[in-house]
Amino acid sequence: MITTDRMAAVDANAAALGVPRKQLMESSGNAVAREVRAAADPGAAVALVCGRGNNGGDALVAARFLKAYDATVHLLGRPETIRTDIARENWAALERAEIPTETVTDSADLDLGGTSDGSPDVVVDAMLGSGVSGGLREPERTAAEAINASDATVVAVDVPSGVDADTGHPTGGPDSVAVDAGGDAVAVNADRVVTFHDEKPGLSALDATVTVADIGIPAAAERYVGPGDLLGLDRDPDSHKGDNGEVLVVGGGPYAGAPTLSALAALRAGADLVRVACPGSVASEVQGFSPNLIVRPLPGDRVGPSHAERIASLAAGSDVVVLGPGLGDGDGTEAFVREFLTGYAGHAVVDADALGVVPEVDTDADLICTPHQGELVGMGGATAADPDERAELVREFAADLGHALLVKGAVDVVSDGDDVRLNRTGNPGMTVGGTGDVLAGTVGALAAVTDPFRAAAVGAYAVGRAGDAAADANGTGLVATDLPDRLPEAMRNE
Ligand SMILES: NC(=O)C1=CN([C@@H]2O[C@H](COP(=O)(O)OP(=O)(O)OC[C@H]3O[C@@H](n4cnc5c(N)ncnc54)[C@H](O)[C@@H]3O)[C@@H](O)[C@H]2O)[C@H](O)CC1
Ligand SMILES: [K+]
Repeated sequence: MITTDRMAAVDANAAALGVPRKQLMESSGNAVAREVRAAADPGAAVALVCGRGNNGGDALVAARFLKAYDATVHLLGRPETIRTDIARENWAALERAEIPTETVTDSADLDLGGTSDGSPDVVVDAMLGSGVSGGLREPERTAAEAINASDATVVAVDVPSGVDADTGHPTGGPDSVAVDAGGDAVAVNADRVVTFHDEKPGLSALDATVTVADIGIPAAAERYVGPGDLLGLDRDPDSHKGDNGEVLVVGGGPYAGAPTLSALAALRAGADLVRVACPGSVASEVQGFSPNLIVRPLPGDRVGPSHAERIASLAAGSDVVVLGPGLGDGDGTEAFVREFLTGYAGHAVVDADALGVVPEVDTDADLICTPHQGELVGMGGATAADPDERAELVREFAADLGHALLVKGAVDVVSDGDDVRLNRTGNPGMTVGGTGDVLAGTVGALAAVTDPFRAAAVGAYAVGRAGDAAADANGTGLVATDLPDRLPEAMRNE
């Protein structure tokens, strides 16, 4: 089962793996033609009704695979307005090949052709797929009514046009009825749906036979975090200060650099406001690193249980707490972490010396734990040499803990106890001190704007990519301070 958003991510990841969308479209079109063959014998009249996006493009490809049929392509709109290069290229290929095409500029003129009673044997609905938004507009709306009125077997490409693949409801439910002055939502009523790669949540609710076609998306496009996972994290242009994340880093004492690296990474990963709660003994040192940081000094030279209340109140004003960088393993550290987490019910990234407390603490918080393999074992988890076996062990341990895990390694493993994702960005130069602090801060910033699993997966990917860029510049001489400034580039979804 795959949602529309996840499908878009996987599709982009496939392209990054060297399987471009045009190649996938060729497979999709082939699968559509196969579905038509299953619905009608050679010689049957087939009307392919195509929109101007890639859903239409799939049917433009299918037309080339239907030589044994009396097939006609109906393009809704002028060819110059086809929206994607790959669909346009497939349209041009049809024209040059002299495959019958027709452009429909007014859908009232749509003539599906076919037998004497006015219906073809098969209509392929390739008007709109996953790119639909809102209720059907013209010319698709009238065309959908014409398709529904015909006696043909209707084969929908990917999803019946006007149906939300995630819910099975017509697009433009309550929200867009207001926009759509035409009134009730209209959607194609399909007999068969040929959908791609995986089942979609909304299709099982339909009264249609659903076929899932493998279009050649490699399993790695789902298994490994890729540039597609960065999609949809863009800022709302109307957002205000704080809307894009307020992060509280709690750490420092024996170290001043670690909490600073986390905080700077959180800022570069997109957080609006980053506060650092650290012992007064290192507060001015932390502040001295950057005027972008808001430092909240705590009395003394170590974070301890006496600070739990103050930190709880700072945490209440933040979206995410990053707990651990540079805290050290002094006497009071564990007691503080235990006391804080017991009373906390928000989101937190837990790293370094704070990790040991997680398995035994009773908390309502949603945690993302970022251990390396040694720390994982210290927490009671297990590891293995084989990556698949390791991934399953991490998943089981995350399920036991009830928290998300990001287990660092040459290949990082991320799990929320349910899904597992692997990350293979990064390089051996990143074993240098401080990169873990950068990762914790990055994941913290992301956890303010997306779910814990995705925050961990994208954080690992982005920091690894920043590390790869730093290694290009500095080789194995890279240092952790090379990473934060490279995060914005690493988080571009290309
Ligand atoms: N890996 C894959 O997922 C692949 C999918 N393929 C097919 O591509 C479509 C999605 O294509 P896309 O171009 O993103 O969108 P659509 O064709 O669904 O829509 C395009 C276009 O339509 C306009 N539009 C949006 N909403 C409405 C509306 N309510 N009324 C009228 N017009 C509307 C808008 O301008 C959009 O840009 C997917 O379903 C698959 O069929 C490829 O085969 C590659 C692999
Ligand atoms: K469709």
